[in-house]
Amino acid sequence: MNKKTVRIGTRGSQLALFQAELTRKKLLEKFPETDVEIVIIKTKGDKILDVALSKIGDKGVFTKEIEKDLLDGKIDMAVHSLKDLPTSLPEGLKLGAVLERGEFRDALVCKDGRTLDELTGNDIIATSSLRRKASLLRYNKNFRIIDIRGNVNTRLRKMEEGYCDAMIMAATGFQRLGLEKYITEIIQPEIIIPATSQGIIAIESRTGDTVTDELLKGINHAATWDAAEAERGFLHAVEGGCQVPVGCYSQFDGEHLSLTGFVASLDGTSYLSDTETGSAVNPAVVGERLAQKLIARGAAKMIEAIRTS
Ligand SMILES: NCc1[nH]cc(CCC(=O)O)c1CC(=O)O
Repeated sequence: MNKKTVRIGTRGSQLALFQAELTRKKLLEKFPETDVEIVIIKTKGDKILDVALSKIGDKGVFTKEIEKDLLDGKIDMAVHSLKDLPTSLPEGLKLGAVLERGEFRDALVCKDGRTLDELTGNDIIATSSLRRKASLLRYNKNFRIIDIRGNVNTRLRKMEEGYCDAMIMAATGFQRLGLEKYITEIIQPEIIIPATSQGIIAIESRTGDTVTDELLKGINHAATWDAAEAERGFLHAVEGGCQVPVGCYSQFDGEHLSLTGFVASLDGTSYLSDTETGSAVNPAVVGERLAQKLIARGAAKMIEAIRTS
């Protein structure tokens, strides 16, 4: 009997490859009879390295080319960081599974080991994320914040060369690459609320591909799936992408789900945050209710003001 070959599409960055390898390992543990191949695909986000993501301006800069190959049947599934995956997927594709969530919070990486409360207006902090920028300015309006792009190693090199004094990154990115020794501090959500779905590895698949569905059912992590539903429900309802400072994180205590999210102006001077709790039976509804709460308090107007500025 021929072994079935499953092809996983991924970007070629070190982090993306780690995530694809982890998915491959999970598949092989559950389905030792399959052959799992990793196919590297270049995306627009990998080609344009000198522009902040918020300025490239379209959703899915890290996903579009991979999704095309998935739709064309060149690959069977695509592995992404869920936070890079827009809440509306192209016709014919769906979120097939998620792996167990890693660390969801952001981390401060400071070249001389200082923590966030030890940094001052004389320090340059690098991040290209509008969410991190607005949250940092809310914390200390004197911070000097500059854009940075490139993979984790490129960014570390830039910092060592004097481009900045510190930077904010997803903690999980450092941990997955074995670089946690560079993390100075895990930043609490009271200071920076993480990106929707941060720390979650997602596997996208074709609707109607029942063979792949069977495989993905075997590796999906149920509690992480609920968190993703709640957080993406929120993001979808506030219609925020990476052009708006927005974020949220969920916590479960058995049957209850608590979701905290925010929307802010670019300079962090307007900042709306709230928490919604509800039954974990329908997580997306809790996300939508949190969005409605913030919209009632003026979030939609805030987003509109950013879009038209
Ligand atoms: N926007 C880029 C991106 N997409 C996913 C991660 C980290 C991994 C994750 O959050 O799952 C990162 C880097 C970062 O934000 O520091």
